[in-house]
Amino acid sequence: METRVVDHPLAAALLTKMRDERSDNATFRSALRRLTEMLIYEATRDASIEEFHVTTPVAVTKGARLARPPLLVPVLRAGLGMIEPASALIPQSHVGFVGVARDEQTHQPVPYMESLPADLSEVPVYVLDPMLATGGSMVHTIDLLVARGATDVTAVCVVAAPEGVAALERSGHPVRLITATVDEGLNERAFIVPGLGDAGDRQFGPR
Ligand SMILES: O=P(O)(O)OC[C@H]1O[C@H](OP(=O)(O)OP(=O)(O)O)[C@H](O)[C@@H]1O
Ligand SMILES: O=c1cc[nH]c(=O)[nH]1
Ligand SMILES: [Mg+2]
Repeated sequence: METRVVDHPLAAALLTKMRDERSDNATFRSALRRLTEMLIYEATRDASIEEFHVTTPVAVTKGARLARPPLLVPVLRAGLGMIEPASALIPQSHVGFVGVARDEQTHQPVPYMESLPADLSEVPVYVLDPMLATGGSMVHTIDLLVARGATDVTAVCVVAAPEGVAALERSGHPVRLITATVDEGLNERAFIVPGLGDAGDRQFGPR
């Protein structure tokens, strides 16, 4: 599985803002929005394009657009904060939704919602979730996508744990990972260390 870490000074500064426990909800959401733009920029670097003619005020020249409009899939709740910047960068994208909440005792994903197109066989899919911890929530989401025929899936995360990267690899699914960092690992509560805490709570408050 390909894992690409977006290693850029501006991304590192935004990640630091998100990690800082003093950042309030609004500051956290704002940094996530801007960092998501960078992650999506990298995630779409190899996307196929189609060329067409465009007329400038001076001449006709070659233009380009994405050959296949993608589906963006935020994993609720925390992925919601990544939707607006991702869809602003890819205005022709569609959006599907998956809701999963981790059980705090077992750390297993508990699905509560899905709203996805039936056929994803020709569709590049970008799954948006800031946190890849045990990987359970992401693997569940990709299970749903693969069951609908998806073969081109990119997980777009802010912080990944090595355990989550290994879980994605073990899943055998056709997925690649774009992340701003791969952190040290998980603690006894399956939180990422050093991480940034609970990405859902830090955007929206406790549930
Ligand atoms: O890799 P995992 O061990 O499955 O953990 C990662 C999941 O945990 C967080 O969601 P959470 O369950 O806290 O729900 P929330 O977004 O509603 O806060 C996060 O946004 C991921 O979806
Ligand atoms: O560190 C973690 C782990 C799971 N979910 C989060 O939001 N943060
Ligand atoms: Mg949470």
